[in-house]
Amino acid sequence: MSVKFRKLALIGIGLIGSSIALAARRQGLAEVIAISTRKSETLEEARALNLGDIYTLDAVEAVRGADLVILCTPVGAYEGVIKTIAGALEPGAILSDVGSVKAHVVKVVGPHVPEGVSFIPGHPIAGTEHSGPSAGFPELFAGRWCVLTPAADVPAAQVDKLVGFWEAMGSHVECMDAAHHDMVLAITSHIPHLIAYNIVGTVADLETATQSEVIKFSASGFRDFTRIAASDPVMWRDVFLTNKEAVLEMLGRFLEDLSVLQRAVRTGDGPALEAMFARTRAIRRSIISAGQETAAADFGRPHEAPPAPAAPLFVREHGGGDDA
Ligand SMILES: NC(=O)c1ccc[n+]([C@@H]2O[C@H](COP(=O)([O-])OP(=O)(O)OC[C@H]3O[C@@H](n4cnc5c(N)ncnc54)[C@H](O)[C@@H]3O)[C@@H](O)[C@H]2O)c1
Ligand SMILES: O=C(O)C(=O)C[C@]1(C(=O)O)C=C[C@@H](O)C=C1
Repeated sequence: MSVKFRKLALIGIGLIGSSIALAARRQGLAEVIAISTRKSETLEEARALNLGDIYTLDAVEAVRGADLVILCTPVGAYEGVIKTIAGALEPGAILSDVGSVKAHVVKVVGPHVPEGVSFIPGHPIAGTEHSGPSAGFPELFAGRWCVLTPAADVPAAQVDKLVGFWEAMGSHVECMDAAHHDMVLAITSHIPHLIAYNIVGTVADLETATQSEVIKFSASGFRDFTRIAASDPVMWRDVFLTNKEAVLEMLGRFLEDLSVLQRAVRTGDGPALEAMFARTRAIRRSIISAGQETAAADFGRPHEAPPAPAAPLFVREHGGGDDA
């Protein structure tokens, strides 16, 4: 199905808003792209990057005449934004969002959506640890899932149109219930972020000598946590404030499982540890087969062989063996 909107309004123009602007323009999905944000510096950055056609600090001006409006701010800003723009939304328009939580969005935005406007919350499961307008790139959504959580009374043709929009940007789309979304994302995205923030925070609290050694030797498991823990603080504050129940439910299960591992380590239960690690390795492999990750080691770094060290790193006192 070919999709083209007359006017696409993006409220908030960080990583996700700018990626939508770039992908929608590349695929010719909107005649006009209007961009609105809160701060003039961000708006000027978006203008310098040529992300849209209309730039305004007035969200009402951005949404006037728009047949697709997408909220791309941190979730905590939604209530204020919808109260501001509700009166300017056009009958027949689709109102959507990209927030990482969904039940809260339905709760705070839903009641303000005027009659005749189709409210279809959305969440592209695609992102990076970077934020701001210059962080966006048009391929961000390619091959990634986008979840939509339309209410039952939204016209099917409007849902199909929004599905077509995301598919044209390269996403696979699945519709589900908002509460179910929040439970699934709590364990696949929110808890992993909480764990990363926690482990990096623990390192930051270590006494100085140990902390500097962790940084020095960080080309280890720790490094992969630091990428996630560098994610936007405001966005993630809002995720944990607005998906509290699902996060606490999944955190409870996580802590129970962690105690099982703690016990296995304490009692030296090798078979239990090995069985667990074999199961998780298989999960990683199934994510790679599903095309949601590559098998390349050291993600984000060159994969050529490292240069040979000028001198042997370890000098063995006694030769022999094949483990040098
Ligand atoms: N970063 C990710 O990996 C990711 C992935 C999927 C979905 N999301 C969701 O997308 C949304 C945006 O995230 P992002 O990564 O693009 O964040 P970002 O920080 O890069 O951008 C947010 C933008 O919103 C603007 N903004 C903040 N408050 C505003 C307000 N009251 N009015 C107008 N503009 C305002 C900011 O100035 C900024 O331009 C969030 O709701 C987040 O949950 C993020
Ligand atoms: O890869 C990353 O940097 C992300 O954290 C992206 C990620 C995720 O957890 O998968 C983060 C938040 C979202 O709402 C969707 C995607």
